[in-house]
Amino acid sequence: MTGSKRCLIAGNWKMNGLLQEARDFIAAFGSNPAPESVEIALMPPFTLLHPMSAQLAEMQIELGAQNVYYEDKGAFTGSICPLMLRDAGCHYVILGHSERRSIIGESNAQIRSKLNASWLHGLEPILCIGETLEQRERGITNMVLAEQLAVLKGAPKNAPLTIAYEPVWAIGTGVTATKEQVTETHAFVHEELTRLGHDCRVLYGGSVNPGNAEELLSCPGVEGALVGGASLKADSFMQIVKAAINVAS
Ligand SMILES: O=C[C@H](O)COP(=O)(O)O
Repeated sequence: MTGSKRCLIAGNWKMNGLLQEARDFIAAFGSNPAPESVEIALMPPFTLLHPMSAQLAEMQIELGAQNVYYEDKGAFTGSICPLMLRDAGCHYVILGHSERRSIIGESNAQIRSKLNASWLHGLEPILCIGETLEQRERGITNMVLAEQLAVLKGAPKNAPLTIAYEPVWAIGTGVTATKEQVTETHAFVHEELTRLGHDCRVLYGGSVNPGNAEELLSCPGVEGALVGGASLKADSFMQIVKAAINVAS
């Protein structure tokens, strides 16, 4: 953890979670007092934002969404706008997740529009970047990350922003990047952000679990984690939060 930026442990539930599961999660997680040194956030599916909002706020857990559309309102069937996310109590929105880039075909231009719309309505984007295994093996990881970060060119310098570096080959695979890979890549991401005029938190994501969290969070330049699978169970998510508390102390 570098500087005075508070470590963030964010749970991305992806397309998982029914109402009863959300209730069970809150009941199990709620008995733990909110730590001072670590910020916690949850990104459930859209259908659970309103139902979870009040209780998460009481537990001092920030709420976030997994995507947003860039128009304010109108005939955009199936889309959710930034104001709707604010209305549901969201502080964060994940943008540019590799699953949206690869499955939905989301482009950097669309991601930039979503960044602008999020900032306009007071949301803090968590911008995801990451290389595929093929790109890493070809030695073009930094080039790919620089291209993805280029969506920040010309963006307001003081706009709230968190970056999540998620090597695509480590997402949901049980394979994590080595400490060396994480340290080296986070150093590059921080350098690139400085060049673009942004001093923001950089999270690591990709198969973070209770067994590897402390090691990953201890790497220089890692200021939190974006957790997928291991955030679905209150117990494993809390263990990751505890690992972050240990690293922060
Ligand atoms: O947004 C979260 C990441 O895609 C990581 O997912 P994972 O922890 O299941 O590998």
